[in-house]
Amino acid sequence: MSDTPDVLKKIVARKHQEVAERLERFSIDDLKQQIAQASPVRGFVKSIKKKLSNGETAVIAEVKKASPSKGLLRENFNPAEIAASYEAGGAACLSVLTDKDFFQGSEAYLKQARTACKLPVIRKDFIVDPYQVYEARAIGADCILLIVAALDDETLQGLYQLAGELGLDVLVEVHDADELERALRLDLALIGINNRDLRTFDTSLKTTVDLLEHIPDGVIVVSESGLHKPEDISMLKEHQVHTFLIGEAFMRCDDPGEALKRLIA
Ligand SMILES: O=P(O)(O)OC[C@@H](O)[C@@H](O)c1c[nH]c2ccccc12
Repeated sequence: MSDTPDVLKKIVARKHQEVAERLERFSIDDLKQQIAQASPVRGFVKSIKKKLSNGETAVIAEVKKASPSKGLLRENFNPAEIAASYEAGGAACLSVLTDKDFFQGSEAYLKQARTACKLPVIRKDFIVDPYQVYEARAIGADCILLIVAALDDETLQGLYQLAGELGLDVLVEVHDADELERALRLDLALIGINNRDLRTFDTSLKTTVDLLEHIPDGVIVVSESGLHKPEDISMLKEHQVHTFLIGEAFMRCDDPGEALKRLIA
């Protein structure tokens, strides 16, 4: 936590503020009432496992309008259309950015994307407080992201447990060996290795390769960020990684689902 990148510190501070604002308008009890009416979760991990057991590549395809490092990624941004295109292109799951201030995302985009297809969806945001876990389930997310670099051990564990109680799957994200060690104290199904260094915003696929040897069998590895070319995918497959989280490369194409098909062909 002490060497948390500055951007992440800034985002986390903003998230605590956002939660405080939201709590004033909508309580956790209100969220629980919404959850009682929410549609059943679609198994996120289950969908990935199904692809893998068929010997296929499992892609978590991201719906992302903009990013702090690259700015606007796409002019014609229609989450429902993009979701349908990803489903037709063979995605295992969707990832939808709901953070507004840094990624121009929204909860509405998640709802629109999920309604337009049958795929399970991860809420891509910076979750630092139980409120956001309830909120994720209430808006229809099937999985949440927990970023180890943004959380102390106790908070990480608490949020992980709450997600499980609400029926949500969790993608726990790490970027180095220390974070990985902390993540592995949880009984994980999925681990995300973010190839992007948040200090420089550079991506290196070596990040995934270097951490692989420390990951026990049975934990599904998701390589995240900076995947653009078929060679990126085939290199990681040689290392037995078959699950990928990809955003920018698809967002920059007119037909994101076709781009997905081409990348994993
Ligand atoms: O657009 P890319 O380089 O394909 O990356 C997708 C995804 O990995 C990236 O958006 C991401 C990974 N971890 C995050 C945490 C928060 C916000 C975004 C992210």
